[in-house]
Amino acid sequence: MRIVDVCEVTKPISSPIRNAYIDFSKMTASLVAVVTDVVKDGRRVVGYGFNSNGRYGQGGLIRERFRNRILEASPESLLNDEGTNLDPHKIWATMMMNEKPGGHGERSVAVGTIDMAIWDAVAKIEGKPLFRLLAEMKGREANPKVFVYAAGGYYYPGKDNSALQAEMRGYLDRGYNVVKMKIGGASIDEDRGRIESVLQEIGSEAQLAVDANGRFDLETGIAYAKMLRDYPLFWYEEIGDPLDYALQAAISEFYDAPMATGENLFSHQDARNLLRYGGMRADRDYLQFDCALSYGLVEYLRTLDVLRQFGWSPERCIPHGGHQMSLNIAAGLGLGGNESYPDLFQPYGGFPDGVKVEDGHIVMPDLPGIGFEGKSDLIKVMRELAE
Ligand SMILES: O=C([O-])CC(=O)C(=O)O
Ligand SMILES: [Mg+2]
Repeated sequence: MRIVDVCEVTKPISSPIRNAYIDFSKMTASLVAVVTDVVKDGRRVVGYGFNSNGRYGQGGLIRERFRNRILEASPESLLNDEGTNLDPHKIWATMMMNEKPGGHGERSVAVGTIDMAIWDAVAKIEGKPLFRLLAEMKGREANPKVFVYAAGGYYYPGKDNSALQAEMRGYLDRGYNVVKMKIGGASIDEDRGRIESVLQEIGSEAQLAVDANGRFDLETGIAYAKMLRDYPLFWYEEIGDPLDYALQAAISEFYDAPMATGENLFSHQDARNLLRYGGMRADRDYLQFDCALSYGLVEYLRTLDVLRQFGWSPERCIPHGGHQMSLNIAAGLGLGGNESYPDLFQPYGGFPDGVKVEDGHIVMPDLPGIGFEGKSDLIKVMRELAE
């Protein structure tokens, strides 16, 4: 059993939307295929992965370093002890050979993308859905029912509050009961108006989360905290610079309701620093580490160990990114849910065909691997890469 190739293509996922920090007009994503020599049910096993939105495609790093390290390693060194499957942990260690610690940059995105494809291949070789494999691995019961919320509410040229209301109404119509919108890309008064319009539209049918995308300095973060306290929000997300733990801790003195952050922390060491120094509250706050940006599931397992050590339940994790990989981790390892972008970043995000959101939850179908084969628009572009 061996990996015969690791293929990458960088694809556009551009759209005219804007958050408080970036626009997505030039956004790309890497799509990766890990091609094995295993044949299952008459078909070659190929694992697929991609990176989440917000960081760009990583074709350079993948082709120059990580692909070569996998292909140059002896095939046996990448297998589990029984030689019956690939070992994601050994492959991870091989990819990270000769990489210094710290300063994670975007190699964590490159590694996370390949790691997703490895886990997809591993679960396909086992002939099981990844979430069931993960639950077995950890001796737990899988729960295929996963909470999902609808992220959107971007700044968009020409979009007024009635268009924002219509967008949110669309999410409610599709079964969501938590929706998210951007803040920090307009004046505080304008953002207050946007929030009030959305709250008026969703009434008691749903809750609203707001996301500042790390835009605020301490003073602005506090000013917004005071404004947001007037409303019953689901969470106040990524207030300041992702690595400014002292700022995060200071805001908790002004904001009692839930906060969320972590999508731009890319390692278990950074996650640990957030828990050590960020003043995050294990009884109400949410952690959004996204394995597809942060060295993959091998690293995310370490992050979950850190959480446990600091007294945090995996239920406090609702990852960023809206991909099926995190849905599998949620169903298999008991996370609190997953993000979803109903109208954005297609065909990568979303659910297998036929999966519907009901009362803010989906039920994972039993598809081998991550389940990409169940999403026809996605598997089509994946197969163009390697099959
Ligand atoms: O706009 C983005 O970069 C995505 C984001 O923060 C989120 O989904 O929470
Ligand atoms: Mg965010």
